[in-house]
Amino acid sequence: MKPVKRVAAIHDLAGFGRASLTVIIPILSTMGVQVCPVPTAVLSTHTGGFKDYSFVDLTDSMENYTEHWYKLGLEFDCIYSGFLGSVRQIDIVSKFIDDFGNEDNLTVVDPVMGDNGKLYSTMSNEMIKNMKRLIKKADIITPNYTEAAFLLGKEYKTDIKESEMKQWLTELADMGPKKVIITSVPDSRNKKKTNVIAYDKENEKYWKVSCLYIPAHFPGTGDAFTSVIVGSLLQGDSLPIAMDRGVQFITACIRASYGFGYPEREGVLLERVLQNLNMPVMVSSYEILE
Ligand SMILES: Nc1ncnc2c1ncn2[C@@H]1O[C@H](COP(=O)(O)OP(=O)(O)O)[C@@H](O)[C@H]1O
Ligand SMILES: Cc1ncc(COP(=O)(O)O)c(C=O)c1O
Repeated sequence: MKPVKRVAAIHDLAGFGRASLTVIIPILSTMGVQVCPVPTAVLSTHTGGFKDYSFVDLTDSMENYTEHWYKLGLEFDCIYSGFLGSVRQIDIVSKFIDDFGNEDNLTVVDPVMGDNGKLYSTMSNEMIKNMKRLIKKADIITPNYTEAAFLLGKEYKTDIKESEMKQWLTELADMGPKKVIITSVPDSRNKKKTNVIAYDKENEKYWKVSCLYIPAHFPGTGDAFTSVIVGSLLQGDSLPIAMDRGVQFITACIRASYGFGYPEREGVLLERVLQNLNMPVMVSSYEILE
């Protein structure tokens, strides 16, 4: 038995604003998981709400960096990738999965590409095409609703039936991953709610966790959510319990910040709620999608 599980986290480092690695490392460390970052870029801040940030692309250093790990014979319980800035970075992650992925570890790809029906400015059709190639190699993917629509080439609409969402989940799983989790799915019956839905191909089960939508957009919540999913699954939780923990934790993070009127671009007040991750799950609210 290993004393702690180990994750290779392939993400950018943004110095200010609580996103990507500055969120992923504290969450997974608090959950008792060792994080080994593969930095894809270094920014002075994240890009959501700050102007004139500095940006250093680290693509050129990623191959030597990961080759050293390969020579050291390092092993990981999970490979977890997020925002990728170019087709070449997608290729590097793909090779990393070939080199370090195996039957026993978990590969989680968060196909960060857009939000609210739109692609981020750095994304293109070429990137979508290559992201589709990358998700083939993943065990689990965690697109938001916008990213799921782009991966499937479907229309983004705010009114979508549950039966249609199940179809989306199945089609995404047909593209390769064993488990598909879609975040920020609008609730057609209750506009005040937001849903996370998932499909577990091996058990042929569909799950849903709902929560109240808090009218604020804090960057970094997607990274925080997927980190809790990764930590929870590595601790041995089931998929719906991991989803429950992710949703409950993000809600606590947003409520902690929202109550202070905290500036959204600075991210959620993670430091005030991190310890929640060590509390047992008292109430679980997941539902089975029939
Ligand atoms: N304003 C919000 N109110 C309630 N829950 C939220 C809010 N923002 C994010 N979440 C929770 O965090 C999850 C992941 O956030 P999301 O915004 O979908 O990530 P991404 O950054 O990948 O788009 C959502 O499915 C939801 O459960
Ligand atoms: C460079 C960078 N990485 C990560 C993130 C976090 O993205 P998310 O809100 O999807 O967690 C952002 C958000 O603005 C970003 O600019």
